[in-house]
Amino acid sequence: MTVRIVDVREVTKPISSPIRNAYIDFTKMTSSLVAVITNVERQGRPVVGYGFNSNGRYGQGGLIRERFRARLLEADPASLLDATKDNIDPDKAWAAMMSNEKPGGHGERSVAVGTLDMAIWDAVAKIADKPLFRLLAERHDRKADPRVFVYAAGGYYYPGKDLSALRREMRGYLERGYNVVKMKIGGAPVDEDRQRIEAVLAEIGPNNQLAVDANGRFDLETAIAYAKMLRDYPLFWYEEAGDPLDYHLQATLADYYPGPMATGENLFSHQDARNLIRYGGMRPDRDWLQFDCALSYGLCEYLRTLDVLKTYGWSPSRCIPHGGHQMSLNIAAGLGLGGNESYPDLFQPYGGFPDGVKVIDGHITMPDLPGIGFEGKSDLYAEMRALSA
Ligand SMILES: O=C([O-])CC(=O)C(=O)O
Ligand SMILES: [Mg+2]
Repeated sequence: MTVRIVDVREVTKPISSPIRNAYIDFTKMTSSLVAVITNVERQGRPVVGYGFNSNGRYGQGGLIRERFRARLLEADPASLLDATKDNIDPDKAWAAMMSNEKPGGHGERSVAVGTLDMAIWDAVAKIADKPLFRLLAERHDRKADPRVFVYAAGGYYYPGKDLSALRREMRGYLERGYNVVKMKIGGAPVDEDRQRIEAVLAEIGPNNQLAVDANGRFDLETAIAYAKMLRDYPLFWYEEAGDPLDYHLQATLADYYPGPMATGENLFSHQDARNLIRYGGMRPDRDWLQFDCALSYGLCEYLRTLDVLKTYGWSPSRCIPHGGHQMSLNIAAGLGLGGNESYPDLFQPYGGFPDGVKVIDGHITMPDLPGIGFEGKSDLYAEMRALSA
């Protein structure tokens, strides 16, 4: 029996909430949930891989149905197998999806492919009967480290949210075991943002840290004005000051901001990542890279991005992906990334950890569940099962 993909399903789900960053609000945000159903059985049931597209881009049902699903299902199943012939080769599935796609101008097809790639890797690790992070570590000759740094992202603008609500939110993250928290900036005048930052720093005290995220809102002049304000504080990082493709802005900002900076969540290919490294003035001794595989052609492409980083002398430990999903937790534990984002109160049930996993001293420990581990998160798995039933 040749291992094969027998169906690919997609449903677009709301992940909306009344929050706002400096660039968008999330009142209409959606995400694609996909199921890749195989003919392999484990414990008497077909192996199904699941994926979803993180947050910040919308559901990709049109692209998935019109192009990528068809290419996976129309490919000769034997052409998608790895050397053992017992499992699917994610790189071959990736190449099949990307046939007849021209290079460059990545648009949102990277999101559609990233979502399916997540589901394919989930299926591949389940067929191998291993947690994805262990499979990745084995394939890359590394020792898996199931203990992963996570930070709590939030601090959004929200109608009627005052400083005491912001402080309560951040206190709540510390009480749940986080020691780094993140808040939005750039959605209010700089003096108001300074007050918000000071309020949060007073709340979290000197033993915890704060990162700030401008979501690409600033032109160079504003980014510099903020840098001069922010450098008064011991921040964990200053994130996405300017447009994600404005490498000149990012490089110039380093002259004004000696502390750590972070960016990359809106770069969707290894070529874009390479341009950031070549031209964005990012400093491998202190800055952070946030490429999110779910938005950027998946893990097959992320592995190419990690190769680019290596070529330029960057360690994978400088990567802390955007998106707060279990896929990036697996990559972190398997391939030695610096950690992962987490949104304790947002984008549920998609983000987060398997049930019972606790944050302790800003770290979680990955349980040994086959695949990405979605089956361990009951609210998420209920949505997934409904799609594959
Ligand atoms: O507000 C968003 O779009 C999410 C974001 O930037 C982040 O988590 O870093
Ligand atoms: Mg961000």
